[in-house]
Amino acid sequence: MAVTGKIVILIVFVVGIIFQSPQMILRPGLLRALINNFTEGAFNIPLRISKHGHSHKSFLRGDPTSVMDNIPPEASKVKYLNQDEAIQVDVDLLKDYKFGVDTQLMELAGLSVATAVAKVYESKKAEHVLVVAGPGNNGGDGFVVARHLKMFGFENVTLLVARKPTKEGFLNLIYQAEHNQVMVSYDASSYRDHSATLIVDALFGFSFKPPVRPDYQPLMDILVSSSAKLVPVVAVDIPSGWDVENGPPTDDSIRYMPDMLVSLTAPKLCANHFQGSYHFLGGRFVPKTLADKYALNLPPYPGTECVVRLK
Ligand SMILES: NC(=O)C1=CN([C@@H]2O[C@H](COP(=O)(O)OP(=O)(O)OC[C@H]3O[C@@H](n4cnc5c(N)ncnc54)[C@H](OP(=O)(O)O)[C@@H]3O)[C@@H](O)[C@H]2O)[C@@H](O)CC1
Ligand SMILES: [K+]
Repeated sequence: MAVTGKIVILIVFVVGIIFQSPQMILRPGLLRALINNFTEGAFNIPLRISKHGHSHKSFLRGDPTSVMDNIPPEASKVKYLNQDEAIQVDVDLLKDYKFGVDTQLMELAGLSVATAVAKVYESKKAEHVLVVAGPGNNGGDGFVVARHLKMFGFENVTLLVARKPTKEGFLNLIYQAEHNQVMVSYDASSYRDHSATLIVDALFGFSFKPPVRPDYQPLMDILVSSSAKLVPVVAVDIPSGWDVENGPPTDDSIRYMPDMLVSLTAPKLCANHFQGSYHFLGGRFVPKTLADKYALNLPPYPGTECVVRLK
């Protein structure tokens, strides 16, 4: 198979020269991939069609700049945090590393989630995306995700906010989303039968303690029913309703499996139960000394990317 692949590539290369297609031959990524494939014998299928119907046009496995097709070997060694560790890392980042500048961490976290979403669900840019945002910092990440999705070309983004925040930083994030043409709503009941084809779950993060309180059930319903209808749900840090350490609940009214999970800082133990398609790590802001303190074993982020794929 590897030999056949090399022969095919060689023919394409020669034909490219004959027909003088300098753009094709000289594309740096392509050229580098060709060289990699010849030198390392790591030929992979050039065009992968994902289950969402779009193609990942690279075949750069082994190319450190490709997030979609490159899962670094170190990904298997990353530490999964328990709830206390997750909270303590947060405290350290804010206190020892002075990340307390209002919403600075949220901005970086939300940007990384939006980046991963844009890579995987590029084909949904013209469709309706619904971001469900909760009352804590996980919700704050959601405010940022919604804005960056607009920036990345998603045309129809709605931000459904569980509870109007009082803190100025949070209000500013909502304001910024609105002023980037994100539709903002506080009425969960009007999204019971929504038309969104992609959901971002920014309802609860690592401070969630079960059971879900009744006033949040309509928001959980949106996640659970969407997932049941095979509308992909992207979980920010923790799939809402899940126990941070033990994973999915037994109660059907709050249990769902996201299609994609973006762990922030480091995966939490519940990520061991993730059975969706894509697991990313985001938030390239953890100082090395902090990573060492908690033995996080973070995998290298490719190139200048703010996300790395774990699964
Ligand atoms: N490195 C990091 O640390 C980073 C952290 N970041 C992000 O912060 C997230 C953690 O944020 P967080 O600590 O604010 O908690 P989070 O889970 O959003 O929610 C707490 C809220 O939920 C509520 N609530 C709780 N249980 C409930 C229940 N059963 N039913 C109903 N409500 C319930 C609770 O209400 P309360 O109990 O206080 O009344 C409170 O209002 C983390 O997952 C990540 O996304 C990134 O931004 C940057 C890097
Ligand atoms: K979440």
